[in-house]
Amino acid sequence: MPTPPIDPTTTSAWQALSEHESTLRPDLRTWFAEDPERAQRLTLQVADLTVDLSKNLVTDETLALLARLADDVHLTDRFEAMLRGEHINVTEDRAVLHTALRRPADAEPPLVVDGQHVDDDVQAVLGEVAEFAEKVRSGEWTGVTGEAVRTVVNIGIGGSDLGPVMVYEALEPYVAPELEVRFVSNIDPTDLAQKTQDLDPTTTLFIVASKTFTTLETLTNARLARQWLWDSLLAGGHIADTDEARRDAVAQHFVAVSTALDKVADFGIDPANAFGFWDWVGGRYSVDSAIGTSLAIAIGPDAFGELLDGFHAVDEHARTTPVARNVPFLMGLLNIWYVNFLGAHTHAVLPYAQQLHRFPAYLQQLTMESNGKSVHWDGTPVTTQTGEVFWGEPGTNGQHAFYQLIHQGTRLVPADFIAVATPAYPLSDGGTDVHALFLANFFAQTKALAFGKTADEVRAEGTPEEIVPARVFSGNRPTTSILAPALTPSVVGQLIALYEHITFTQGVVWGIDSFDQWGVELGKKLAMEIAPAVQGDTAALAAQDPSTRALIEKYLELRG
Ligand SMILES: O=P(O)(O)OC[C@H]1O[C@](O)(CO)[C@@H](O)[C@@H]1O
Repeated sequence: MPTPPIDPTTTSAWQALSEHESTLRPDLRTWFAEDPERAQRLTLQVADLTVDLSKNLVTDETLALLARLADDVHLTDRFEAMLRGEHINVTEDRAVLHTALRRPADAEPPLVVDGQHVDDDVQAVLGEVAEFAEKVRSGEWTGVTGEAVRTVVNIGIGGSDLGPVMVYEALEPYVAPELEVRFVSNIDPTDLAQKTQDLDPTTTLFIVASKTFTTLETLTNARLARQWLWDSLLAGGHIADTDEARRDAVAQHFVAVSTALDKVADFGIDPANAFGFWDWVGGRYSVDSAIGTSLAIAIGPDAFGELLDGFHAVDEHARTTPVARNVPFLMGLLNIWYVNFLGAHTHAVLPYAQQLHRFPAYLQQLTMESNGKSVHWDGTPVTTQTGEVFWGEPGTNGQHAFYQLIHQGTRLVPADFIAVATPAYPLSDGGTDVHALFLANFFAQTKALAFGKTADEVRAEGTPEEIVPARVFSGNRPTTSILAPALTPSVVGQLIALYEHITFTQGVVWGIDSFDQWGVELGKKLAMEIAPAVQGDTAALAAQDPSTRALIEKYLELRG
């Protein structure tokens, strides 16, 4: 029987936080003025990440109460239960062991879960992925004409796409110059068509990445890619028009990553060219499993190992640091404060690093597929708001788009600002260090959000009285600043693990199962039921509700 969830609203800490909130008057100007140590005290270190929490709308008392809430819901016990491999994914009766994917090879004591020697299995697959990646990188792995691979196309969606593409973009300076990885995810045929239209089939390797190997989008794209490969190899005269030649082409140009190796074989990919993982790795937690094979090829197995080490450093911090100094736990608890006590509906993540431009999209799946739930893990309804909407764009682009609302809108939008000190491309504009100019914006934005600008300050600039209100900045808009030395593989791993554990913390407080995703099922099922109607089956069309039927009819009319 799973441990029953604790309704957080019934804890004494929750009551105390409610009372505290009703009397708290956030005032960052005064708090900083009266407490010269605030910035230093509330700036914490996790691995290479310096995390400044001081511009959040909290006092020491708020943080102490949030830590008490963590105690009341047994946050650290549950984290340890996850690391041990207890079945904390209750609705799927599964362990949740993404942290095992980055344990060092010599970790002690060995992790054995449900009879499985987890460390041995993880290391075995890592070894296979590394060996394969080296073969591709060295040119030992060739296509049907004996040419080395130049382009890897990862076909996957959700966790089998977002993590790899995000990390690939983040670590672009580490990618071997002679290699390129492209990512096909959408079942919109445009995606595959655009990503293959200029490719040479003789130097292209497809990786079909799917945990379940049943996902409609991925399997459809994999079949389209296989057809493209056959057609273009035939058109170029590279293979004979025989089944055997087609089979050989697939063997040399397709590999797979999946937990379902039997289904990989059914597709026609040799299981010898498939890399496995396990049902205790959630899709959105899988970039550090064999799902990262495209990355291991692109950046090399050593850099991939550094990425894993970065994850592990944050796992260790989370495991060993008391809640009061535990960065992911505190950031998760701050999110609880904003969502459940201050009424925030969304959370912005704003990387001041162009290479992290896919990080917000990656976090959307991680956070929202994990914590967008309305029932506790035992099926009882939640009694609080859960899962806020995560969103964002890199700075400074966002500054010229939506920051207006964050600065002066009526909604509270807590925001995480992420920057790195050393740019990959240190350019200078007539003697001005452009990255320094870029980061001046990073520092300025959090300052403006925290301290604002009063009416008197606006007037002192000679502003006509009637425009003064429009030019006032209230301040007290909460931000967390995260600063890393550089965007190394380790730092990227650290950032991902940080947000994994923030997400975990929120899920534990809310008493929900952050590791299932039943909410994606209904739409998938209906799409399969509706597909015949969209292809002209009149009975299927007649079975639809009036709105859906009319829309399909309009679509059919437009398609002509
Ligand atoms: O890796 P798979 O099994 O193809 O699934 C892809 C994605 O689909 C989902 O199941 C949601 O539909 C995600 O959780 C997952 O990351």
